[in-house]
Amino acid sequence: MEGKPKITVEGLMKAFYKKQGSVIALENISLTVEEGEFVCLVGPSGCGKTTLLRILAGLEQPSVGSFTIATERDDRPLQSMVFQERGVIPWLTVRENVAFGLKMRKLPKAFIEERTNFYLKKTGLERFASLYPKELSGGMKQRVSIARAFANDPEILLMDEPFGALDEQNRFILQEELLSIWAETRKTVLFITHSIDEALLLSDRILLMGAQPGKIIDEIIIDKPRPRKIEDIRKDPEMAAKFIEIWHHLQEEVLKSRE
Ligand SMILES: Nc1ncnc2c1ncn2[C@@H]1O[C@H](COP(=O)(O)OP(=O)(O)OP(=O)(O)O)[C@@H](O)[C@H]1O
Repeated sequence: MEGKPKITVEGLMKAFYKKQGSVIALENISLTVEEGEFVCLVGPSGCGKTTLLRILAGLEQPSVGSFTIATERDDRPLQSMVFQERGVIPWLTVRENVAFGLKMRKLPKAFIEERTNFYLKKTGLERFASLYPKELSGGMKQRVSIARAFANDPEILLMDEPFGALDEQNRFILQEELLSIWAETRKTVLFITHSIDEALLLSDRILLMGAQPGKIIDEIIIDKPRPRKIEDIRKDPEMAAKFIEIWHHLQEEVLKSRE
């Protein structure tokens, strides 16, 4: 590794205790994400991806182990999270949603307006700024979540299948939009996806997780130059080979988890 470590996870284990017994969701996870790196987590359903993200977001406590997020500035939030759904506040307009985090931090009005306008424009939401979430399509709602997350200017971004509920065309469009915003900000991103294509398009590095209890069992470096387009990924023989490699891994892990 060459860059500065931004997220460092050491020996993380997470157990959930239920009436029927305990579930080990994560087992001895250690990883580093470098400053400005885009890392995707790919693994079979139930392998603990969301649990790992929730721990990094401070929403869940690890049972064993620790993590650090290197901070650059004290006035920044540590992390912003983007979910598949429920990411927007229904009673706020698009503009108010994007400005929400900045307002909570009581930043100067002019600054909030400038940042909000900037990200409304970047995500193509300017025309819809005064609408409420119920008036938006699924793709537009996800744009609002992404605009809000970037406007917050957090140390790191945690994304949990943000495009999981979208149709394929919308997915491709939003993936490329996300890459374009990311290229300008170079935020450190940890992104969960079930889509191998999505991971190949977005990542600098893909971490493959094994079936329950979740652990990281391999990493795949994607050193294709940026900016990337889905067409480039689809027609590149090297990417096709990586697709198959990841697919075989997932197949194996899903079979294991069913045994
Ligand atoms: N709050 C909780 N209480 C009890 N068990 C939980 C809790 N959250 C997660 N688990 C269990 O931990 C394991 C990992 O769940 P998690 O949601 O992190 O997996 P995942 O890889 O994100 O799954 P998916 O890809 O299906 O979203 C599962 O067995 C799940 O049932």
